[in-house]
Amino acid sequence: MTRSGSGIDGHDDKVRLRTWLRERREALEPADRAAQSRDLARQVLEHVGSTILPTGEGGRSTIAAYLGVAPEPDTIALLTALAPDHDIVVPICEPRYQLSWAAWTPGTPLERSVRAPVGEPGGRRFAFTELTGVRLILVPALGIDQDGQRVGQGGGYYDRFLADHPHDAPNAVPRLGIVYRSELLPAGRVPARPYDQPLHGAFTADGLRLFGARATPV
Ligand SMILES: Nc1nc2c(c(=O)[nH]1)N(C=O)[C@@H](CNc1ccc(C(=O)N[C@@H](CCC(=O)O)C(=O)O)cc1)CN2
Ligand SMILES: Nc1ncnc2c1ncn2[C@@H]1O[C@H](COP(=O)(O)OP(=O)(O)OP(=O)(O)O)[C@@H](O)[C@H]1O
Repeated sequence: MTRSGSGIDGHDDKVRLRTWLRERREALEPADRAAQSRDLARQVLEHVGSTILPTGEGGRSTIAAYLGVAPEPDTIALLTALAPDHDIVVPICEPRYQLSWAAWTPGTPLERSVRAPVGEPGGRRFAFTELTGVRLILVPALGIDQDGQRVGQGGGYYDRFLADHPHDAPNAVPRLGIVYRSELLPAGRVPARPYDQPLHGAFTADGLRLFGARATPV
């Protein structure tokens, strides 16, 4: 069956799109990935310092981030720059595609997750609801369309996590994706299911693009 949209919910289209995005990401020159990672870090730092988390507002904030693994954009320099002023937590893959969170500071020893090819701190794990002062969620993605719909690595970890924390809830924490320039896709490109929660925006090396109602400043 090759018909576009086959499967009950565009699943096959999403699988094809994921394969295509992975191939394109792997085809990016390492020097290009490094340069975009540097510019991405600068963009995130600029926005965190100004619109997202203005300094002096309500004490120390927590950022739910992630540790990029090549060929993902490298986030280590970014997290290192954020760490002095913010508490950083990163995801841990738990059974049934659930995420928990662990504190990260520069030099925190990492172990390879038993469930995914990513590094995780070995320390205490927290449910998201146990964290205090979370002001920003940085979300990994292979591609993000202008409706805010994302394609991830396929486990559904972030899908489930975001579905538990709806984007339009009062006080919803901004969830902003991080992608290479070519991975910001036209509206409608990512098949969405009813429970898929759109991102509020996406960072590329060129800046922050906000979607939908968040197209006005966060
Ligand atoms: N850096 C980072 N951390 C993250 C995510 C992510 O996308 N990036 N996740 C986002 O959800 C969760 C981990 N989920 C992941 C699931 C699959 C693969 C992956 O690359 N799978 C490949 C290869 C599997 C293997 O060989 O072990 C595959 O499925 O082909 C990566 C992350 C939590 N932590
Ligand atoms: N909210 C949810 N509740 C239950 N199952 C879900 C939910 N979200 C996604 N899934 C299931 O998880 C699997 C992977 O989903 P999908 O292909 O959208 O992953 P992804 O967004 O690319 O991955 P990730 O979120 O890990 O980066 C699919 O089988 C999907 O049906």
